[in-house]
Amino acid sequence: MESRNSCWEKPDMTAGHDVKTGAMVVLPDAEAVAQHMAKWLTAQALAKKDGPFVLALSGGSTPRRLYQILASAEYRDRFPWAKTQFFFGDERFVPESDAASNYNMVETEMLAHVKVPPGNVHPMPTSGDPVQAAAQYQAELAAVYGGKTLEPGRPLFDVVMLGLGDNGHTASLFPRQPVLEEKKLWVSTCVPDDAPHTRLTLTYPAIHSSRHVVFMLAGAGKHEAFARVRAGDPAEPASHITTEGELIWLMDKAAAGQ
Ligand SMILES: O=C1O[C@H](COP(=O)(O)O)[C@@H](O)[C@H](O)[C@H]1O
Repeated sequence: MESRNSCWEKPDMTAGHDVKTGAMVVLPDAEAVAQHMAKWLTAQALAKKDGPFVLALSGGSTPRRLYQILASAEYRDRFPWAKTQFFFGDERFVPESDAASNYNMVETEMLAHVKVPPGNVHPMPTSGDPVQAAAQYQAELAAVYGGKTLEPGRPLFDVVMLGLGDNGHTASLFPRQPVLEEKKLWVSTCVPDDAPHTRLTLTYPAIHSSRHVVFMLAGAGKHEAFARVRAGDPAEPASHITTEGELIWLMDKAAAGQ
């Protein structure tokens, strides 16, 4: 993030589990979180010199305001849209026109309003067989990565954006699901037992292959799940997120429990 000033503190991530110690940024409210992320993301994208800026977007309600800000007059002409490859961290297996579609939300709030080359936008396929769709998306990622095997030191993503569901899921890595054991595939299916829709999701190894992972949290509704992850609860999928780069928790005071 911008600087390690007073809004930064080292998180108290309990040792002995798989959460890599990251940076924790606590801001007054959800608007400040979205504004901070817009500024930081734009700076990261502009700073990328060698090759495309590869971004995995999150869905759900939390990043909606961020996408509106990036499409606003302040950022529309500053963000390097043509240099950025937009992937999705997860998707509900519904048509793109469905209100539950993460792509639909991002398209409506941001992509429809900016000059992004159509070939730079990579929605997860959501028709036919979900397993084949996951394989198809992995091939699309591999084409941009320039290889079918993830190499340590050569991250797939510049930034992976993540949210945190009230039940502890992140991307579409839901508690108790087989996808949590996936060690090879980059993209897999997940059929949650406590949420609607079959999902496609990036797996732990794909998320790990990143320069930055940023969790964005806002609202008191996130606090219990965050507290469990912070305490290292191994049942929380977000507790096992790692990156070969920098892990950042960006949240408002309510989510932090302050
Ligand atoms: O189902 C999903 O939920 C998470 C969290 O969403 P939020 O609405 O609680 O912010 C989101 O990160 C993910 O992309 C989405 O598919």
